[in-house]
Amino acid sequence: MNLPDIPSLHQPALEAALRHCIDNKTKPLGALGRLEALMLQLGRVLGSETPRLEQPQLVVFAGDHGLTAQGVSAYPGDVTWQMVMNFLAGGAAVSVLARQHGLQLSVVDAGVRCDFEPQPGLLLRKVAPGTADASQGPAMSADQCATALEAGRDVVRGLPGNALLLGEMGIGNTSSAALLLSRLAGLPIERCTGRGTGLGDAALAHKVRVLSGVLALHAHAVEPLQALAALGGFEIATMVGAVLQAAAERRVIVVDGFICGSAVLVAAALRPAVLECCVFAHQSQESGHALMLEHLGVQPLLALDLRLGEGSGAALAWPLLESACRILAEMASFEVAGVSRNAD
Ligand SMILES: Cc1cc2ncn([C@H]3O[C@H](COP(=O)(O)O)[C@@H](O)[C@H]3O)c2cc1C
Ligand SMILES: O=C(O)c1cccnc1
Repeated sequence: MNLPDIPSLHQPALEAALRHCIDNKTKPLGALGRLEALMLQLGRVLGSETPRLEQPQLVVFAGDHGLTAQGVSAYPGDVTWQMVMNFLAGGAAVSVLARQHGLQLSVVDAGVRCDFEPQPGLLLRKVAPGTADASQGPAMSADQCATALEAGRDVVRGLPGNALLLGEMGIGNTSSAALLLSRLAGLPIERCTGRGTGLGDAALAHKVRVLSGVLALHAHAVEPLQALAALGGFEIATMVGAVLQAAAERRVIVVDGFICGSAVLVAAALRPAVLECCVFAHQSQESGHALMLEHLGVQPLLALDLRLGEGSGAALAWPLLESACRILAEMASFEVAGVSRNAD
């Protein structure tokens, strides 16, 4: 498989210059808290003391899941294609937020069970109309997985700008995300499994039983790409390719919730340095997400109890990234503003 090299962003001179610049702004030392870490990260990724975010792209990766036949979601699979139409018509939550924040929204059909007409904003990259039922066999073949990864890389190559915001749509995809977390982080499936679109207690217990069976069936799928192929889905695999390519090009990657996080989990297992480019937008209410973030050793920017996906959390966090860049570029230093420093 053709995976890009992703060198670490370690640049001691730039790091020191950024730290100096932040510490000399007219504020008590460290007073901008986690925004300061964000400034450092954006400077590092974009290779500048005054990083500028350009033409941000919010890409919603969509795909259907054969595992929905086992009753793991509260909603029918048709919602996937229906929501794709809603994104394109401008009526979904992420459509509204993308408009608000000036984010270019595209939708990638990575494997939706619907033959879409070509239309603006829709990138046709269907690997197949939905994955196979992972409780009966692998969700996809190794070839399909490779095709999806390459499609994700190609999508990013074709996008302008230097920031990629990840979103997803796929009824049943909290199951794939939970399975990937359990397998790649070595955590029990019951701790990784959440209510998704809103399962009740009995349905959640059923989901855990189904997912346990899936893991047992694919006990030997332990390498990241084997696990991805066995557990699905096409939108996640395509996102893995997109994350690898975006990191290789040193784009800032804004990661939405649990499902986008699962794609980063796989990408980071393949190329750990991708994490240096990733900003984790929020911690969702899906119960496995806190564990996923902990496993990755990262802190999310927001905690709004969202459980939507689509890239909605990434869009909501976007103004914080813009603020971080503006502060680096526009906030005065003690010298320039003639403000006295601390006493020692
Ligand atoms: C109307 C509607 C809009 C959505 N937008 C995102 N999701 C979210 O819910 C799905 C995952 O949950 P599960 O694994 O339980 O199916 C994904 O499609 C996700 O993006 C939605 C779900 C629904 C019903
Ligand atoms: O965290 C997420 O991405 C999420 C949670 C529930 C449903 N859909 C998405």
